Order: sequence, then structure tokens, then C-alpha cells
Amino acid sequence: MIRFDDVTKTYDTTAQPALDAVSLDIDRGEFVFLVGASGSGKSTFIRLVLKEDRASRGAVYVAGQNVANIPSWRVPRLRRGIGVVFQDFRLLPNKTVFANVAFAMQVIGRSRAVIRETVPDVLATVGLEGKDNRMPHELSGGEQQRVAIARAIVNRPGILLADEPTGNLDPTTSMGIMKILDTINQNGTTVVMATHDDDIVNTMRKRVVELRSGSVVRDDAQGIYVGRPEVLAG
Ligand SMILES: Nc1ncnc2c1ncn2[C@@H]1O[C@H](COP(=O)(O)OP(=O)(O)OP(=O)(O)O)[C@@H](O)[C@H]1O
Repeated sequence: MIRFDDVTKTYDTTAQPALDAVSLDIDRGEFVFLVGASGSGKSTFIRLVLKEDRASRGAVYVAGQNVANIPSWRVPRLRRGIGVVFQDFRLLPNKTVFANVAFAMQVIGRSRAVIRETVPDVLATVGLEGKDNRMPHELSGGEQQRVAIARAIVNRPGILLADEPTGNLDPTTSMGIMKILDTINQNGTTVVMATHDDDIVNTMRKRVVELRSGSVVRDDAQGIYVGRPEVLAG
């Protein structure tokens, strides 16, 4: 589903690559944690999958297609197949919950009838039934992230990328979000989640790919993550 073939990404401003000769295969239906300290390359990985940036060397494949060969006019189609969730939710502040989710369907030309039918179902999937008319500022952080997840999955993407989705949430709320991501994955969506939250990684027991200074240093099925080895050592 996602393949990195010897991918190096160097930003113009820095000599040290953000990703350094990364080769990785993520199959359809997998749930993968991408872990590593701040600056290890997690967000760069996500940006390359979305073709928001280009690899300096090597090739990135999404659903069998080398993204370097996708012309710019077809990049929206690539991104339509990929839902994205961020740490800071990124909701439209002046739109209701319903409108935030509906917006993702409007931009790809779905009819009002289909939107009216689909959005409540998706809001129920993330546990937000009955909150359609709330504004984002009337929601807790966990609820806002649920809206963001609903928006990311409403068009049924094959891939969901989550960049530190629990970074702003307390542990209990975070586990609620993880249950939702797990359900989405069990329904067939490939999930890649960047995080440095070791508690979450160690509770979920999924595949763990660890990056350090842009290199994959570990790739374990049902892995764990020791996020702060210096703390443990000390
Ligand atoms: N647009 C950019 N221009 C220059 N350097 C960048 C850019 N984006 C990231 N970098 C550098 O690339 C490296 C990897 O950054 P990246 O954001 O991928 O790490 P990360 O693991 O996602 O970190 P975090 O957990 O803090 O988000 C870092 O050294 C960072 O400073």
C-alpha cells in the first residue's frame, strides 16, 4: 500500500538528511506506529506519502504508483485516497461539526442528499452522534479530534495518516481516540500513526517502525517503544 524504496530526503537548508535511505513496505490493512524523537523524520515521511514534498533520492509508492510520476493535476486524486489527522485538529472554527465533515464531501462534488445521509453515520462511528450542530469551540479536545477523524475518513480513504493525533490529549482521551483508529483499521483502512507516546504504543501492540535521525533503526511486529531511554537509564 505504501512503499519507500531507499528514500532519502534532504531539505535545502540542512546538510543532515531528514530521511536517510529508508526502505519500508506497509501492506494494505496494516496498522503501523512510526515512532522516534522529535526531528527523527516522522512528519517528513508523512509529507512524502502525500506528495507534499519530493524525495531527494529513491522512490515512494502509494497503492502501487510511484508518486514522482503523478502529475500535479492528479495529486488531488492521490490525496483523496488518504485521510490525514494532525495533532492540532485543524477544524474550520466557524463551521459546525456537521459542516466540517460535510465540507470534505462537498469539495469532491458529493450531492447534498449523499452528504446528509453519510455524515451522521460517520459521526456515529467516532462517537459524536447528536453533536452535529456544535461549533468546534464548544467541544473538548478529544471531541474535536473525533471530528477531525470523521472528516478524514468520510470519503472512505484506503489510507489514514495520523501525525501525533493524541499529542494534545490526556491519556484517557487518547485511548478513546486509539480505539477509534483501531476500529477504522479493522474496517480495512491502512493506518500509519506517527507518535512519541510510548504508553499508547505499548498498549496497542501493533507494528512499530522506529526512526532515529532519519534512519529506520527498528521494525517490529507487535513492537514496543521506549521513548525516553535516557530517563530509564538515569
Ligand atoms: N521544511 C523544512 N526545512 C528544513 N528542514 C526541515 C523541514 N522540515 C523538517 N526539517 C528537518 O528535518 C528533520 C526531520 O523533521 P520531521 O519534522 O520530519 O521530524 P519529526 O520526527 O516529525 O519531528 P516532530 O516529532 O517534532 O514533529 C529535522 O531535523 C527537521 O529540522
